[in-house]
Amino acid sequence: MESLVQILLALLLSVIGALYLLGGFRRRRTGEPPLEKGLIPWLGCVLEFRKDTVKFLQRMKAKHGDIFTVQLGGFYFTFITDPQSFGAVVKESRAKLDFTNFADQLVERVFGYGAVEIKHKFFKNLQTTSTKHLMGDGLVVMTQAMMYNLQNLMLHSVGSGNGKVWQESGLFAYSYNIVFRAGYLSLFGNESPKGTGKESVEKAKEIDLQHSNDLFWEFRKYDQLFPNLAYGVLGPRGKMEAERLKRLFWNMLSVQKMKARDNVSGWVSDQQQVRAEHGMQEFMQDRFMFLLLWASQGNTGPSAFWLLLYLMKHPEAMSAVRKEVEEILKEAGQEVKPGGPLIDLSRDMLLKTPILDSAVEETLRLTTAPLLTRGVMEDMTIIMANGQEYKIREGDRVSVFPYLVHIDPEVHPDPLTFKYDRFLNADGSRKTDFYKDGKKLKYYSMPWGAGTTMCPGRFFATNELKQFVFLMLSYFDLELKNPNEEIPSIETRRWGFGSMHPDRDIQFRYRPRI
Ligand code: HEM
Repeated sequence: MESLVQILLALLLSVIGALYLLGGFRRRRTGEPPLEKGLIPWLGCVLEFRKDTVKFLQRMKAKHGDIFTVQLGGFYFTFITDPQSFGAVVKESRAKLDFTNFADQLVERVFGYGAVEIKHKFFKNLQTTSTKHLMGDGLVVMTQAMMYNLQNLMLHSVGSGNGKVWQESGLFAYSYNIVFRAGYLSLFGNESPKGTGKESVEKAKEIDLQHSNDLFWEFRKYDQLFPNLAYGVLGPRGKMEAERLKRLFWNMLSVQKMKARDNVSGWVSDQQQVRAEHGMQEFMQDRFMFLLLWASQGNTGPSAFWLLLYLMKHPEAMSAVRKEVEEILKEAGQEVKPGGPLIDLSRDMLLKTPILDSAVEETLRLTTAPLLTRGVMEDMTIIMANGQEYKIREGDRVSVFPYLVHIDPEVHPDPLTFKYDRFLNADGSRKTDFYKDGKKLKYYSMPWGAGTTMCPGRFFATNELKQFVFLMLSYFDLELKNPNEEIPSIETRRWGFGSMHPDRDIQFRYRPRI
C-alpha cells in the first residue's frame, strides 16, 4: 500500500513537473505585458505564428496593443510593435538584451558551427572586416570584382553569335542564379588558371561557370529546407538531406580549396585567418565558410528578382530608372555597341542614382521581413516611447518584426503598392521623413535590422542590386512572357528570414539589345 502511494506521488510530481516545464503555470504578473499562452502546452501559438507570422502578429496587436508576450515552442517572446519604441530593444546594452545566445543556438543547428567560446572576439572581427572590405575603399574593389563576374555570367548566358534571339527563363531562377554566382565568385574567389596562356584563362572561366552553377543548385535545395531546419521541425528525410548538403558545402568551400583560388576577397580571407590564428580547428573553419556563404548569398538574389519584377510591372518606374542609367553611362563616356568594350561601372557611378536607390529601398520595404530577436539576460524593465513601463523576465526573448511598420498605411500610404519614388524628395534627395501619430520615425524601414547586429553587408548588397539592374537594362531588352500576369504572392513560411521568396516563379524573356 505504502509503495502504491509513493508511485502515485511520484506520478503526480512528474505531471506537475512536466506542466511546469511546458509553461502551464506561467501567469501574467503585475507590470508584465499581456500574455498569450496559446491552447497547446509548450508549443503555445507556434503553429499559427509559423503559418503566417504577419497575420498572427497583426491579430495580437489588434487584441493587446503595442507590446505582448507570446509562448512559442517553449519560449516566451515579448513582441514590441510600436516603431517609436524599437530603440528600447535595438539600443539596449548586451548585458540586458543579448543576441549571441539565441543566434549561437541557431547557427549550431543550421550550420554545425559552434565556436562559441571566443565569440565576442569573432563578432568584433566580423564588424571590423566588414567595415574594411564591404564599405568605403573596400567597396570600390568589391564593385570591380562583382562587375567582372556579373558580366561574365550574364553575357555567357546569351552565348556568342546568337544575334538578337530571345531567351526564356523563370525570372526568380534567373535573377537568383546570376546574383548568387557573381556574389559568390566575388567574395570566395575565382578558379586559378593552370598556365599563363589564353587557353588556360578560358578554361578557368569555364570551371568557374560550372562550379558556381553546381553550388547554386545545391544551395537552393538547402534554401528550401531552411525554414523548417531553423525551427527544428524537419522530418527524418529532410534531416538526412540537410546533413548531406551541409557536408557537401563544408567540402566545396573548404579552407584548403579556398587557398588554391585567386581573387579571394579580404572579407573572407581575413576572417578565416583570424580564426586560424586563434587555433580554431580547420574543420570548424570550413563550417564557418558555409555560414559566410549563407549570410552573403541568401538574400541578395531574391531581392534582385523583386526589384527587376517591380520595374517590369511598372512602366513609369522602368522608364525613370532606364533614363537615369542611360544618362550615367553617357556622362561617363560609355556606350553599349556591337564589338565595343564591356561597361565599366564604377562605385562612383553607382553613387549618382537617386531614382534607382529609391526603387531599391521600396523593393526592400515590400519584400524584406527579418525577425530581430534578443535573449533577456536579467530581469529588466522596458520603457515604451509613451512612458509606459513593462517588466520582462530573465530567460525570455524580446522581438521586433519591422515588416508590420513596412506595411503600416499610416507610415507608408497605400503600403502594398510599389511606388518607385516613395523614398525620393521633390529635389531628388533621399526621403527620410516618415511619420506615425504625428511624430517623425527613426525606424520606418528596417530591411537590414538595426543596432549592433545590423547587416554588415548592406552597402555591398545595395551595390550588387544596382549593378544587376544597371547591366540588365543596358545589355538586354526584357519583357514578361505574359505582361498581364499578376505579381506572385510572398511565400508565407519564410516570414522572419530576411528577403522573402515568391510563392511561384514568373516567366520572362530577354535578348541582347545590340
Ligand atoms: C538584400 C540583401 C541582404 C539583406 C536584406 C540582408 C539582411 C540582413 C539582416 C536582416 C541581418 C540580421 C540583422 C539583425 O539580426 O539585426 C543580416 C545579417 C548579416 N548579413 Fe546581411 N543582408 C543582405 C545581404 C548581405 C550580404 C551581401 C552580406 C555579405 C557580403 C551580408 C552579411 C551579413 C552578415 C555577416 C550578417 C550577420 C551579422 C551578425 O551576426 O552580426 N548580408 N543581414
